[in-house]
Parts: sequence; C-alpha cells; structure tokens
Amino acid sequence: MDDEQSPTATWQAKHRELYERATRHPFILSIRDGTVDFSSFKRWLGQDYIFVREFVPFVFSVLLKSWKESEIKSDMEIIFGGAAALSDELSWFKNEASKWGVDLCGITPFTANTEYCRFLQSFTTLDINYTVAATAFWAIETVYQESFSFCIEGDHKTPTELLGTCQRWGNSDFGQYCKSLQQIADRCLKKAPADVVRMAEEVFVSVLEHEIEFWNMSSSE
Ligand SMILES: Cc1ncc(CO)c(N)n1
Repeated sequence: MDDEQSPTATWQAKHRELYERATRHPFILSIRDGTVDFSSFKRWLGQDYIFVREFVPFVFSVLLKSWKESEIKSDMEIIFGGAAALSDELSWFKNEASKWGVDLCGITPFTANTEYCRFLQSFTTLDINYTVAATAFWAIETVYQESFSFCIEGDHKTPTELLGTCQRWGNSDFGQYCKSLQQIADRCLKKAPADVVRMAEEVFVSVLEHEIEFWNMSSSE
C-alpha cells in the first residue's frame, strides 16, 4: 500500500504518541512480558464481553450504511464477515469466562466502558455517514489487532493461559481483515469532502482515547 496516499496511515503517523499509548499500553506490555495480573485480565474479560455486545449493533449499522452508500459490493461482504464473526466471539467470551470463573451475568460496566459504548451508539443514527463510521470501525478493530499481535510476536513471555486470547485478535487473518477495513476507509476518505475527513480524523482520535481508557480501566484496581 502506498502510505502517502493513505489518509488513515497519515493519521497513524500524525497521532503516533496517542496511537502507541493505545496499542502498546502497559496492560498489553504486562501480558507480553508475563507479569500481567490475572485479576486484571479477568476484569478486562468481563468488561470486554459487555463492550462486544454493544459492538454488535454498531457493526450492523456500518453494514447497513455500506449497503446504502457504497458502490463497491465487496465492502458489504467484508463488513458482513466481521458482523457474522461476532456470534462466535460472544460464545468465545462465555466459554473463556467460565474457564476463569468470571460470572458474566453479574458484571456492571465501569465508566470508561459505558462511555465507550455510548460513543458506539452515537454512530448508529442515520445522519452519521458511511465514511466516518467505517473509519471508526477500522480504528476499533486495528487497536486490538496491533495490541494482541504484539503479545505473540518476537520473544514474548505471554502466559500460556492468555495465548488463545492474543491469537483471537493477533492472528494474521484478523490482520488481513483489518487491512481490508483500512482500504475501505481510505477509499471513502479520498473522495470525501473536507468536513467529513475532519470529522473522521476526530473520530479516529476519540477511538484511541477510548481504547486507552478501556485498558486503564482493566489494569487498575
Ligand atoms: C474495547 C475493545 N476494542 C476493540 C475490540 C475489537 O473488537 C474489542 N473487542 N474491545
């Protein structure tokens, strides 16, 4: 991919510090170096289950926008692939939670989670256009991909019990899927008017901030 032509790659470079705080968070580094506190992991697991449940209507709203607004048929198929995988993902959370003794029914979302979920909900209205929603979708998935792939590459000391979790988002198929989402976002952004591009950049920054708060919430007592 030609980075100079990619608005999303430009933003990754422009907001590098924030981007690294989201994708190389101390919580992720602690998984990779094996010092992670398992009670933090369990907190993350329960909170992320709540998040993914809210992510379902968000992803379907992006799907609906792609069906209405995109001229490229493959967009809908890529997004539908992501949407369809969420059913399996929710089952994975339930299975993982029972392995760790986390009761998913008794979980109350923390503030950072509630705020992130409210942010997701704000995209489901029809006045948010496809370009902005697709940018948010790409950013949300990519933070997890870059974070968890880092835990399984190089000479990591990721605890065996956490390898499945890291592979779920860190595997190369998920990486390829994120690249497809990036191509969708870039193609839309290149022909979008300036105010839409500006809004998409703000959304990208907001996603990074929400992701950092989500990791903070998971790793703090
Ligand atoms: C907080 C958060 N961000 C991104 C993803 C990726 O789907 C997730 N599961 N949770």
